[in-house]
Amino acid sequence: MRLIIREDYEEVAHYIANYIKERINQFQPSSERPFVLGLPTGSSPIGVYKKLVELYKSGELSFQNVVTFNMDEYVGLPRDHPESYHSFMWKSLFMHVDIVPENVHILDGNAPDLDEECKKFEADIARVGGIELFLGGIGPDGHIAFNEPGSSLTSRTRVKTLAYETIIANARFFDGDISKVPKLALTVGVATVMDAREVVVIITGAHKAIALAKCIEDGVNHMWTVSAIQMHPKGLIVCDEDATLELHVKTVKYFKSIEHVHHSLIGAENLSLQGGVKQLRSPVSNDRPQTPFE
Ligand SMILES: N[C@@H]1[C@@H](O)[C@H](O)[C@@H](COP(=O)(O)O)O[C@@H]1O
Repeated sequence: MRLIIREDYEEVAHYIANYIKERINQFQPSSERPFVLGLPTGSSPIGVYKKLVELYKSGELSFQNVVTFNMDEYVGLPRDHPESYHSFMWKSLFMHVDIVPENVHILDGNAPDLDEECKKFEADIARVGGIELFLGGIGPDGHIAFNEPGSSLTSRTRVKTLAYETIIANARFFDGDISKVPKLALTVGVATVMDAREVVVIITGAHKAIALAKCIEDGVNHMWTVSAIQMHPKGLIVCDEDATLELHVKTVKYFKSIEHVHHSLIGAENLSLQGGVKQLRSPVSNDRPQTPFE
């Protein structure tokens, strides 16, 4: 697993947006072989989406052959409610880029049979060959998607009761009124996320510092479901300085030094601005492209 530390939220967003752009462009998606991208909601990815829109507008990125799957959706909230994840995704990203609407997959929290809806979602992911890159955010309690503490690390897409802490955290989107926050959601499981060929998690802010420490310094634990990333062959966490507040100084220095050594090995010309990633050839083997810090 790699940890990339950037100064603040803006720089984190910049890094991740460039990273996604590079991944999509390297993949050279086509209609027969689209790039399959998993996406989150919440305040964490807003900066990333803003920059992805800029990259689209400057002609550096197209979503024409990108298929998306969103992590979760509230149950019972009308699709056109301003706080539904459908509304959020269209407002924040989809309506500003050239994505084909049929390529967007967001769970329907008003489906007549919610279990069936979850099964269909998993089947849809399998049908397109799995997710290439799953971008995620976390809650202050370390949940990924709506996989609240205690969720099975082998969980798949399902109906989930929200933790009280999550309801409180999300009340800010519902006039601060806890009673207005839906109490159920449909969510991909931890295993659904970890099945992706690459997992990238955004963690910013001091309020997520404990979760980051639990996620990377302690063991894999269902009480901090994002810690499952430790078992992923290609996991990347991008955080800001504030989120490192609970990490050991040694941990922070360790991950920063890896990035530093890597930069010195490959030379600045191989890195795009702010640590964006280009495919690199391994000095020892030419058989596959390599990315920094793998
Ligand atoms: N289901 C979402 C998560 O996917 C998201 O990561 C989390 C954090 O939100 P924020 O990024 O606003 O802190 O909120 C909700 O619980």
